[in-house]
Amino acid sequence: MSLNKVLPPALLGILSHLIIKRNEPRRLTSNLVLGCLVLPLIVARSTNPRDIVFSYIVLYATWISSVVLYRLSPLHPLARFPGPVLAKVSKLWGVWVSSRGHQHLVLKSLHDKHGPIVRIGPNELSICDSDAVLSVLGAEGLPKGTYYDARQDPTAPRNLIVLRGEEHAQRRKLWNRGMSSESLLEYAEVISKRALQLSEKLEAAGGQVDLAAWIGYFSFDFMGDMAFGGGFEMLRDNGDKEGLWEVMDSFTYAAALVSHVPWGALAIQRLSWVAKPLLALRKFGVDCATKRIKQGATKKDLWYHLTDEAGLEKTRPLVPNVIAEGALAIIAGSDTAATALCALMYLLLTHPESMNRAREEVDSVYPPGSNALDTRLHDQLHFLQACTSEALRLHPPVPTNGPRIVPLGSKGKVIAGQFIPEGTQIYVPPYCLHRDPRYFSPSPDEFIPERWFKEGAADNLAFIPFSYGPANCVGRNLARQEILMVTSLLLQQFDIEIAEKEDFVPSVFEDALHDQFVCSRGKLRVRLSKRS
Ligand code: HEM
Repeated sequence: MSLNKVLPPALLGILSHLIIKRNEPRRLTSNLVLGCLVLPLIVARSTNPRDIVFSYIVLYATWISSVVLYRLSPLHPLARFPGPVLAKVSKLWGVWVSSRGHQHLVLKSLHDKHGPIVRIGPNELSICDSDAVLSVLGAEGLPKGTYYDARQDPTAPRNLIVLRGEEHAQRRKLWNRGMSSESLLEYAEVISKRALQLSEKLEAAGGQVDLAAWIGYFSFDFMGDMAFGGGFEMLRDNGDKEGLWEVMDSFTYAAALVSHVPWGALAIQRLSWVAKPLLALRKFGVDCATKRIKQGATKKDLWYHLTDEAGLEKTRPLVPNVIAEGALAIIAGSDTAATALCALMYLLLTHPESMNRAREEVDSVYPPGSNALDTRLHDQLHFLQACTSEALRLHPPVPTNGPRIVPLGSKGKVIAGQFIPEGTQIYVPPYCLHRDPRYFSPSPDEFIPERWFKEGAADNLAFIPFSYGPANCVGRNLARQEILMVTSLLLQQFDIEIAEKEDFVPSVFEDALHDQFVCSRGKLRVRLSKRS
């Protein structure tokens, strides 16, 4: 092949890279990508199919080589940060790691090896340093990264988790109202009803049960009640008869992969295994909302606040927006709380001394026959509160969280003592911070609830199971209330131990915690007997 056949597509390949540089396209339909599909045809200057194919091969080979060499070269603005070569080259590394469900463990081992700042994408860093909590997540921090765009259902209105700036602040006002201490009192009634149903069901199931599954049914039913005034009946049906759990799981798994490659999101969202759960989730939201609207306001649930039924805003929120928020509540509030509850039960069951102490405390605060769901006594559950924090520390239900971005045009920002150039996405992973000996000593990997009694422990900036700053978890107080209520009731009502102790391998429970942004769980088989 002559030079004049190689040179035009090769130059075009390099030019395409120079134009994109660090600005990855957000959509496959971007003009540039379309151009690259058509231009090789033009620069081939031939109608011979072989020449045309050759032109395509040369263009893409030079383009890809140019991208790879640049990303690995000292010229790249993140060149000085260590990290796996494949991660520096392509975001497909992130997709691969997420597909295995162990992103949090991979990041932890990278931080153990390389220190507090690791390059985990061509333009991405993971920063395990409490300084980043303030400067990335805090009030003066950074906006959410492009990762979040791919989590958005393209045909539905945007919900709180993907909104930014003023729009986020406005929507958050409604959520804050729905999570005020006055509202939490109302929700305690709803939690009580479902927690008692859980206890009855566990008693009826008797003997050995998969506690993780039952806790899952409880938390989905409760969030359905909260968001739409009812919807799920998994406890009643002894399982997920409508397959909604599977829908939710497929959705979170697909979203966890797609979020790494927003440019592929639109195409991937059209794949049937991604589109089906999205459609099913949307249909579920619309059905529940329609029912809730017909039913009217019977109680002040989350829907009441999100639709501003009290009429406190100048303009009422639109119903489609509220449906999107309701679906978010189910996704953000059910799996997270279920994982936290399961992790707490698992840690108590595998640490008999702590279990005994927690039970003694519950017995003294809620003696037999008294109401273990009375939230006014939560202040007295010092040890159980410490166990809850310790469970959230060791197994944060959102172990990696989504990245923030140093905005383009901002000229960069100093974070954890390092200059980070604009356009860089930054993760501040809770799982890594929570197990860092600089912040949790001694024995950061051990379950030691007593560490929370040390002076200042509650103010530890490195403890971020609910994230931090203006986009932190709006449901954190509700989650803690839910965890304390359910655990108090279970400990008051049942003797619980691990089933088939001799075959029990603790790592199986921990390995089954898959990081799909929110953690999915495996089984937790226990033997239950009603306390006399
Ligand atoms: C133990 C249970 C929970 C944990 C560990 C947890 C954790 C988190 C985390 C880490 C975030 C930040 C996500 C991000 O930065 O992208 C978040 C956001 C959020 N959580 Fe939770 N969450 C829990 C329970 C709940 C509950 C019960 C609700 C109630 C509906 C809820 C609703 C939300 C919402 C709406 C957001 C978005 C907040 C915003 O962007 O302003 N969460 N949660």
